[in-house]
Amino acid sequence: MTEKLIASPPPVLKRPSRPYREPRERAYKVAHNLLVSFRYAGAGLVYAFFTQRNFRIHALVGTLAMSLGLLLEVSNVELAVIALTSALVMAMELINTALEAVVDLTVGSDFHELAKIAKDCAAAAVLMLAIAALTIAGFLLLPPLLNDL
Ligand SMILES: Nc1ncnc2c1ncn2[C@@H]1O[C@H](COP(=O)(O)OP(=O)(O)OP(=O)(O)O)[C@@H](O)[C@H]1O
Repeated sequence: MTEKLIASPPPVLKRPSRPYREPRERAYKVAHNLLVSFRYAGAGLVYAFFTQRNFRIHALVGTLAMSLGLLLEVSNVELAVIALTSALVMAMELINTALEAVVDLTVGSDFHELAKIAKDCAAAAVLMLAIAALTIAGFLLLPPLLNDL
């Protein structure tokens, strides 16, 4: 009876001293160094290139815009802007691909209104950036191109 009245000490919670250094327990695999991280990023690029038609189109359009810029001898800053906008479109397509994979992983082949919203919005984000990139490329490349004709 008396034993029951004695309050037991609160459990001591062990906190990791550097939680940001702890391995992510739920991950199947974690990249342990920079080289391995690059290898996984490369695998993502290869996957997107060979499976996503839109990614290939973005890569082709970006390459064409850069080549045209070099051919027309636009300034370095203008080339950098074209490179940046092209890379942004491709990066957004990669995020779109990642999101599609996560949605498919979650709902499988079932229809879900939220899955539709997620995929449609991610696709819209790519479209927005692609339109912006084309507009910027037009502003930078059309004047020297028309000048040369
Ligand atoms: N599980 C789902 N539930 C509801 N709607 C879906 C689902 N999966 C796909 N959809 C609809 O079908 C569309 C096409 O899906 P998909 O997975 O091919 O994406 P996508 O963005 O068109 O692909 P990509 O970028 O490769 O062209 C989505 O935008 C969404 O409207």
